[in-house]
Amino acid sequence: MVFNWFKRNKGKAEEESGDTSASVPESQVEPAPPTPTPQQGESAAPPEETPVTEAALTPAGTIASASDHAPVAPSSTKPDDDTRGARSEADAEAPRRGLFGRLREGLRRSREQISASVEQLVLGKKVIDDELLEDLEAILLQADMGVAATRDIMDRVTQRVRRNELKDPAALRAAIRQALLDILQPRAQPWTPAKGQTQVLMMVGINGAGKTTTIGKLAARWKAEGYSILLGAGDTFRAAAVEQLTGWAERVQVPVIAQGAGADSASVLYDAYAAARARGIDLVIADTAGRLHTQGHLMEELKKVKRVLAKQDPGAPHQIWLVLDAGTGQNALQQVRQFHEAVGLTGICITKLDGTAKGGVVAAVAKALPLPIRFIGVGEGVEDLRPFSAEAFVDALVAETGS
Ligand SMILES: Nc1nc2c(ncn2[C@@H]2O[C@H](COP(=O)(O)OP(=O)(O)OP(=O)(O)O)[C@@H](O)[C@H]2O)c(=O)[nH]1
Repeated sequence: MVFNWFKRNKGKAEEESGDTSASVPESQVEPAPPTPTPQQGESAAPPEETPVTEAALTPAGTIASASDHAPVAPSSTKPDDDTRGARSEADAEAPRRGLFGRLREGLRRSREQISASVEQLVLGKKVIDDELLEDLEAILLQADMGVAATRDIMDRVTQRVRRNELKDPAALRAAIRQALLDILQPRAQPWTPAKGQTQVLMMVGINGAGKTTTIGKLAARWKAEGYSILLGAGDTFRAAAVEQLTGWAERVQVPVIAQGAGADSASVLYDAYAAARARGIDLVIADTAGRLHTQGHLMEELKKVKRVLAKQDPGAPHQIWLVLDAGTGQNALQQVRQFHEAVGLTGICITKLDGTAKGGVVAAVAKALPLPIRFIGVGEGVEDLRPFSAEAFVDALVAETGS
């Protein structure tokens, strides 16, 4: 019967059920960020005491410093290597390849993992029997769909087999497609800024997940759609992170509020929000330092940023999105749960789907918690950050490999 694979591969099931010590994901990038000194974390001047001056908000495209702290990145500063996404040649190719083509290309490795295996599985088979279903289950788990999503898909497929709705193995692909769609559709909830309300979107996540890059891409998208945007350089641990964000601000031609590395993140973001409110800017996109979901003191710092922003408006930050690197596989589920518990997420962005065969993790995340999946990243170009569409995603993931 189905789910024998689970019994044989108990370790994997334990991994998802919360035992993170079970294995290390393929491309897990989780170096610990520098630990803040107590001074950095708590004893900086309270944000309220930091005056927000006109100088804090410079004309679009220049780099602002919100205080007397060492200013960073003059406007002539070239973006460092981390901003290579900002100047990716892939951008220029976007119109030629077409948006769906880019999504398909981005998901190529994951599609090959799933579709090629399913094709292989049904080749020459006449009936859908238990053995075939068990092999299908293994394919879904290997594509990093996780235990819950795999179980859900298998239940749906098995029921259809029992009802004689799937006459032959070739019909399996369509059945998987439909089951995946049923899981993902409720999570596809697009979000766009509201004009004239000065909202704050705070981005959180572990180191290197793609927060800063995603912020740059979102700023480009929403600026092009006519929203006024301000970036808040709240990742004050790494000087390079501030430069990376200011590089994006230059490119996208939006203002940025930044202080020197080591400044109090809450203070910088408080200033950014105050400046944006004073100017009637639609949206502040707030960068934060990468941190492991397991580092309690750094999670506390995120809560502090949230508290401090709420002093200006109890509704702020209005959105808190977790950025996940798809390559982290099932570890992403722990990140979702722990960041959500700490700060209350309102959305998820899944990046680097182009660099992994673990695209199935999107389904695993969708089953972990009922949180909206806002955007997915399938490459380094601005056009490669796409609002999450369940239909387009599933079509690109579960397709004939030759098509
Ligand atoms: N291929 C690919 N690369 C991406 C994607 N999104 C981000 N990246 C790259 O991932 C790397 C890390 O991204 P960052 O934006 O610096 O990550 P971060 O979360 O801000 O990192 P910290 O500041 O260390 O917390 C950069 O080289 C990005 O260009 C994506 O969707 N696809």
